[in-house]
Amino acid sequence: MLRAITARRHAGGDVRRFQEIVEETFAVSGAPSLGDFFPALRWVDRLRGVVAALASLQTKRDKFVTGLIDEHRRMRGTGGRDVEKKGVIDVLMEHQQTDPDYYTDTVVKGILLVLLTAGTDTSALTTEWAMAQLLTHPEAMRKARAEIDAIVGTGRLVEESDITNLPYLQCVVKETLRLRPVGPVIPAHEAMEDCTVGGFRVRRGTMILVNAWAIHRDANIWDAPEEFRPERFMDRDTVTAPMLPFGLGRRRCPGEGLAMRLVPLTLAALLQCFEWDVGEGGTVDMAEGAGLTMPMATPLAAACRPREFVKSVLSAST
Ligand code: HEM
Repeated sequence: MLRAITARRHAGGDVRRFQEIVEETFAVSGAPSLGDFFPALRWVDRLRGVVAALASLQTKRDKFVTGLIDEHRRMRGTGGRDVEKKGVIDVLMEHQQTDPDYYTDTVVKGILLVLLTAGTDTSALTTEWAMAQLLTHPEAMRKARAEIDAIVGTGRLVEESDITNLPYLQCVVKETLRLRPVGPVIPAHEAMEDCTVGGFRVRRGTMILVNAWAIHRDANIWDAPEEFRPERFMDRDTVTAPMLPFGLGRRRCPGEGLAMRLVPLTLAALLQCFEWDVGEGGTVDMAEGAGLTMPMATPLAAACRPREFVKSVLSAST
């Protein structure tokens, strides 16, 4: 994501700082806040340090994106940029020149922060869950790799343009999103008017929380809902059941298209290049952890070994 935003590679300090900020964002903003449910108790949140933690986090986030914008301006000023390669920041800065009243630095920083926060942890956790599902379902792992080997081969590395030709791999990602939606409860929405949902009267202004996790495992809708069966998505016409790992409606995730390229591509590269096994313990703990996004309770640990062809492909490309 950082590279998509700035159109350059980042290493070391930048990446570590950014990772820390994302982790802190989910820890702090995922912490229960009494004031959200009982506004009269907002003072309790202040006493518990929730408000101070959010303020300190915001200072760090602001400093980080201000640094990205300053660096961008500095490199542009010194001609140190490849003008052919555009990142999100370039596009936003162009907008700033044509419409400076709207695209102020504050708006640009807000857009960058929401992309960085909403786009990274979600995609990384989905990839981790997909690997865990494959490690615990070796037949599915074998099929996904066989598909990559048949379509891409071993003479080059898998590319983004290959993803549309890898239907089974896409089904693996969809089935992972069904069983392990990293936003198990869709962020709160508010009813704009009085309405009736499933026989329940919902008053205007009511906070609505949708449990996507439960809908994805509803035995009235899904055949064998607890089983990991990527094949269920192979025949698109038969899948009429509701899936909402990206939410629904006007506030649906705007990054879905990007995520559905990023996650399968990362997964494809991991499968194409390495042999995997679960390592010494021999088991994968599939328990779900708590948080604003749903992590594995025990982070995935697996052993990998490069496949024979990888060395020659990498040395040919350098
Ligand atoms: C597997 C990866 C992802 C999953 C599962 C996911 C899931 C979600 C969900 C459930 C929502 C809430 C939708 C709602 O309120 O109805 C959301 C919102 C959002 N997502 Fe994603 N997302 C993913 C990747 C991304 C990426 C890659 C980006 C951007 C680069 C992104 C940007 C956003 C933004 C900006 C929002 C807020 C939209 C709004 O409130 O209007 N997401 N996402």
